[in-house]
Amino acid sequence: MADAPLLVVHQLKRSVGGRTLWSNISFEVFPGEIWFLRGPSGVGKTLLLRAVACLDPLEAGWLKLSGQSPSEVGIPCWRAQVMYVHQSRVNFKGTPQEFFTLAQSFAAQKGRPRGDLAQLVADLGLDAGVLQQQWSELSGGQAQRVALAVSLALQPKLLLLDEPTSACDTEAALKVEAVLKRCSAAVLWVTHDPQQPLRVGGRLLELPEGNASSIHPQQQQQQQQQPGLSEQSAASQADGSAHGKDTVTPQGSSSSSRRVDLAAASAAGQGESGPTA
Ligand SMILES: Nc1ncnc2c1ncn2[C@@H]1O[C@H](COP(=O)(O)OP(=O)(O)OP(=O)(O)O)[C@@H](O)[C@H]1O
Repeated sequence: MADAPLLVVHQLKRSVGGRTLWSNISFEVFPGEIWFLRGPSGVGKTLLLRAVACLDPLEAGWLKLSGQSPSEVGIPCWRAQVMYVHQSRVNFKGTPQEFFTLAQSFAAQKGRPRGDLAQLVADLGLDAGVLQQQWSELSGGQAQRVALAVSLALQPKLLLLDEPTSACDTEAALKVEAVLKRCSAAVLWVTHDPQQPLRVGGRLLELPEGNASSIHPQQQQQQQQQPGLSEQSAASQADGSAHGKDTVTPQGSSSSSRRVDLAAASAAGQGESGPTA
């Protein structure tokens, strides 16, 4: 039996200062999938992550996690399962270890599974000592990876990552990518690096400049009827060579097109390479 979607995003809308940033945003994320969220600076990627994390109220549309709305799940439990990792440094007076201990004490975290924080820190290329340093003393790249390690150790079902490698050097970024590739959570990942989706594999959600209501379900259906087209479009977008509504592939709800290995597709010089998970 095909998996049910983990997250359903239905016709979300967001305006700021009377200007609609995006509307009619609909897509589904299945367990374990990686989605890259791309678009020009200021288009509203962070605000979309915040909406999915239930950090901002929804202007229109609805969300469901494993078939339940935020009010059914309860906002603290939603946020325990749908974890947003900020672009900016964690604002916490204390060490990452203290932060992790505090987070585990929250009622919504009780009884939930835990990952091995020390191992995650090592896998991300950091010394174990960073867990005992003050957040404020960590470098930007260290702070970014430690925040990711803590979030992964809390084992959310969905990770919302806002440019998680923006402060990392190439070596550190590759380590982050490797860890995220094998994590069990689904990931919605904002990136400005056109090569990152090609290296990691996954699906693309492109927010075009202006009003992202140009994401039409009908176009997505047409793309899915032509094997390889949506994947090819995604690969060319990831390469920075195509833009615009014709190449948007946000609604990958059919199981056959769910997980696309963009790296393999690119290497093979063709669109479809089959599922990787
Ligand atoms: N709390 C807020 N109140 C009013 N406007 C906001 C608020 N937060 C963001 N904005 C505006 O909404 C727009 C989208 O912001 P957002 O941070 O989501 O963009 P982004 O696509 O993530 O950009 P970047 O790639 O530069 O991080 C911007 O014009 C920003 O100035």
